[in-house]
Amino acid sequence: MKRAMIIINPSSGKEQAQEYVDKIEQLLRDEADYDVVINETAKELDATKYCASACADCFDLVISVGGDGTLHETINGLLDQEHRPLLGIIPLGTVNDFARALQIPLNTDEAIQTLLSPKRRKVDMGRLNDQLFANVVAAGSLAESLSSVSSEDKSKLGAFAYFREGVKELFGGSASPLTIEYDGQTWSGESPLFLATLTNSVGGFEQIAPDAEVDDGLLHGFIIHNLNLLNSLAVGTSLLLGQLKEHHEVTYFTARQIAVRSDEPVRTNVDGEEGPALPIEMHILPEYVEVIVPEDTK
Ligand SMILES: Nc1ncnc2c1ncn2[C@@H]1O[C@H](COP(=O)(O)OP(=O)(O)OP(=O)(O)O)[C@@H](O)[C@H]1O
Repeated sequence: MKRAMIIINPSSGKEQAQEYVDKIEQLLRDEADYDVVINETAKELDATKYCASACADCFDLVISVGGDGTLHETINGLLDQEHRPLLGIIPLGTVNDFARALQIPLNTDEAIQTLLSPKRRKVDMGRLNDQLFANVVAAGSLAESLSSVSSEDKSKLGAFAYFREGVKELFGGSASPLTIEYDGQTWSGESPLFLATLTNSVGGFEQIAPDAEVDDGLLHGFIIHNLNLLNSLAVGTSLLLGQLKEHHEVTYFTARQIAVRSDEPVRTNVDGEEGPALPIEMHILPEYVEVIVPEDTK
């Protein structure tokens, strides 16, 4: 019999996670013939531990039920594993960038039905130092402010909370000296924010990197230059309209490998959670994880 592990963060989103687990279990048992194990997370890194155990025990399917934080921790259980189970995603967070990028419905009941889809997509992961990321790495003072958005604010305001924090920081105008090396090229200068994204959706805005495909084998880099107030507004608009890479205060590139360092202490944000301080190195792991996607996606 096939075996599935549900990894659920009971505190995710609007705290409705538990009520969906019975539905998922029933669906997988009755309509897909799975033996189902349920693991609730209680603290940081539990999802990584559970997913790693599913790999070691050769489970067929792992389902992450929670926000981007839970998904990030779940995929990290796949790192360096010989057997990597199929991944199912039930987005219960406020932003859900990875689900957006894969066109997994944000409506929970619809997302649950998607688990029966026969369609799979092999998607890229990024490796940053000793961890995986599914979506985005941000470095710079703006990245630090994104990490400081409270859970309360996220639940109340969703993606807008991130944007508000970001704009607040840009208006403050603080920038850090960054050196960014990508596939043999180097950029050096002052920047409030560097983004390396795998997917089109960042912070709930699906148009930040419209060219980024989950399986294009590339990291998409955006270096935001020093900004004054007017530029900030223009970048904000570009960000909403999907023209960020064309903005004259933005350097855009694609690469397989990126290293970022600074002479000053600069923190990062990885998949929406606080990440390591610079220096960092990242590279792409093409088609690293196979994910269940809706049948009607391309
Ligand atoms: N039982 C728990 N109670 C509180 N926090 C938990 C629990 N289990 C896991 N966590 C932590 O909660 C963090 C945030 O989870 P997650 O991102 O899934 O939810 P969210 O904050 O509602 O979603 P989003 O990040 O999209 O707003 C995870 O990084 C994880 O370490």
